[in-house]
Amino acid sequence: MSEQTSLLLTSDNPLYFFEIAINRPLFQSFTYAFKKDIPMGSRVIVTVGNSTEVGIVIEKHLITPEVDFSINPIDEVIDDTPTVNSEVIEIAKWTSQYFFQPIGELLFTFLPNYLKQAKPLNSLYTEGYLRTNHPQTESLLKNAKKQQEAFNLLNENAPTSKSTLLAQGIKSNTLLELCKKGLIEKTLIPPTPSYTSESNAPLKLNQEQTNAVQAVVEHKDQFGCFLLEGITGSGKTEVYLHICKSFLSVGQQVLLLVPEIGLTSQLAERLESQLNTPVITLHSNLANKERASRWLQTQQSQPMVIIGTRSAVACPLPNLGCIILDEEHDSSFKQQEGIRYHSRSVAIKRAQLRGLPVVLGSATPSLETLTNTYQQRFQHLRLTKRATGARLPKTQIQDASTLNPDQIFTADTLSTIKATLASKQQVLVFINRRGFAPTLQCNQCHWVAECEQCDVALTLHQSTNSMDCHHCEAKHPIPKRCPKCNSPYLSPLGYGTERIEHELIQTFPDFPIIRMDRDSTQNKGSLEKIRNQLLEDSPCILVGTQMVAKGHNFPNLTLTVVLNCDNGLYSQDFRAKETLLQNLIQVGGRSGRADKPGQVIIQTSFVDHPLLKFFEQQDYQGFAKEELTHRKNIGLPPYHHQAAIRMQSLMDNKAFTQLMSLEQALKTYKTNHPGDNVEISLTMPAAIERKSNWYRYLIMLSSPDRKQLHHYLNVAHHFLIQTPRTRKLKWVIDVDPLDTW
Ligand SMILES: Nc1ncnc2c1ncn2[C@@H]1O[C@H](COP(=O)(O)OP(=O)(O)OP(=O)(O)O)[C@@H](O)[C@H]1O
Ligand SMILES: [Zn+2]
Repeated sequence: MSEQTSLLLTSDNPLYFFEIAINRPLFQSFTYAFKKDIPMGSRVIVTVGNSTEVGIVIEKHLITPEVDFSINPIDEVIDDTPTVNSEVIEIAKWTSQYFFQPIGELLFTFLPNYLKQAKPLNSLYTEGYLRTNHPQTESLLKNAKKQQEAFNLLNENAPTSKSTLLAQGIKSNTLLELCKKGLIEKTLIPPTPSYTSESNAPLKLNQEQTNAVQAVVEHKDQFGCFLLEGITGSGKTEVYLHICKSFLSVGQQVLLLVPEIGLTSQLAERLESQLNTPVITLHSNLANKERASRWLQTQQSQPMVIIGTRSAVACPLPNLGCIILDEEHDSSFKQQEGIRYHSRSVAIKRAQLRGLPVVLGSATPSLETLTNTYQQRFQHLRLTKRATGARLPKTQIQDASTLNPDQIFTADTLSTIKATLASKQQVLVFINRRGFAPTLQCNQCHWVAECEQCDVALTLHQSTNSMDCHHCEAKHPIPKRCPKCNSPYLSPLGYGTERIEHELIQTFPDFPIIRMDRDSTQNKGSLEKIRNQLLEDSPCILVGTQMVAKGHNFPNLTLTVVLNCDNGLYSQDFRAKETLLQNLIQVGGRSGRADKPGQVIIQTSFVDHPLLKFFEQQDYQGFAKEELTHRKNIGLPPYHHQAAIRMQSLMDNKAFTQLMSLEQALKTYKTNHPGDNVEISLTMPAAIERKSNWYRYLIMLSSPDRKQLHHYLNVAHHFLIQTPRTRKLKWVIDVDPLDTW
């Protein structure tokens, strides 16, 4: 901003001062001035350097400087009304501080893309008309039958949308005449939530469900965290529904967060059919304008339910009464790219700031949440039986160590699949790997196709006839010959969903084989199509990844087969076992949910692994106790808190040397503060060191004392902001990290 355009504050030139957050990776907001007051949360346009940016007013200053000084002005105020309310700003500030993320970028992460641009809110409004209460209305309408008709259709005190009027046969011309006479006027109507009234009879809750609903409802208008731990199929969703009903009935709003987009629409259908209230879904799979319009609806104060993924945690909702997080253990609640924050932590903080209950639901709660219940910070609510009276599936561990590399199923598994289909039931085959095969290898020299930009093997995809990198999304043609020894004998090694689908089509030609993974559900509506096909109840085999594991309720599915879970048994990642058992229980829980008994087969090369014993006995609590003791002994979360400082550089190891100096600085600081209980790791490469040609490293910090950990992060942050983030070097602090990259 040049000197000439700055505003000068003098005693006879009153100005208002604001802190503006902009969508840039900067840790501070910027002070600007304006000649009028602007409400908090308004979007404005400001000049930064040589460009203009959209900013949000996050603070007002009440200063009256004693001497004249100049300050940059706000160029323009975009809307008449604020975009975010002060609650959202407060949450963004807390999240920014707790997770060490730039305030502006963070606030903009919570906004739909459309509103990140300088497009006015009213570009999302619809045209409508409003009565003016003209004193001569009656006489002016005399002998004008059409105008009288149109006038009568308008709401008495609220605007009526033009489209509603046109749909009822009113002509634009008639409306124009009414405007000319001054009887009505044009207006813009903000997006308003709507619903079709429909009400199916609710299920009668069992005692455990009733107790759970009551505990939460009794906490109305008070902060409280609840863990709703209910085995798969125990009717948690029904509990959410009754909680919603109760809060809606007193005019409040409910925010229901789910880990995946795929779960939003079926949940919305289920709630819509029971509640006479708008149910709005919010996720990134909506067109920009539609998403923004739905988001704006959440500014209204009428009762409604919002079902959303991660970033919906901060949608406005002025009348929020309760927050529910379904599948609270799911790592999708943590954003692991770009701005890093955990929606669960934000939800709990929001509930605390606002004084309202928050419910975390899961069949397999995270060990963090379980510890909070053991320490009585959270109230533990349990559903111990399946709601339909069905029993949990029988489990069976199958030895896969003797299979040759090209064999997918054991003979026993195949015959169980066959028997299930013969009795007209459905089968689910779960594998956490999409594509045909994870590797293409040369039989002669053992060359393996690798990504040129990442340290990983390429996955063979038959449906697209390509070799894909699942990390940088690069696609390559399938080589005809080995590029190293020119041999034509190249073989796929291992298997993914496509290969299993292929095999099953050969083995069971008379039954539909349905694949559900990221590749097969790219098109709009494809997920619904698969779901409807399964709901028809005719025998078939569903082959799927993580996507099939949770939330689905297919009554005729009675057999789940789990392939290739062995990596999780012996992974370096200390959370791998927890995640694996959660997955096994979730995916196993898809079977036998209605009247027919279910079973689960796990094929593994490690039949005696203790984790599988916990699974066989469906003893998640037993696992949790043992695992927590282990973590306590060696100082891991949730007993010790962790943070990762990640740095990456393009093409070279600059990040490594830079992080080494930070490591040194932190260690020197610690030497000077011998009483501190913070551990600082060596600088180490990320699990995949090179990704898209970025070389990635990290330092882990850990401490039993969160305050001390944050203090060290402040020291590190101070060091880091001297290291400008450039096009060739990036860094980020990751509080409560879930992975080692
Ligand atoms: N009180 C009840 N009486 C009869 N049936 C019920 C009751 N509550 C839930 N159900 C039925 O039980 C089945 C499972 O319920 P729901 O999907 O809510 O379980 P869940 O705990 O959310 O499952 P999961 O965590 O495994 O996805 C559904 O078919 C549901 O209609
Ligand atoms: Zn790659």
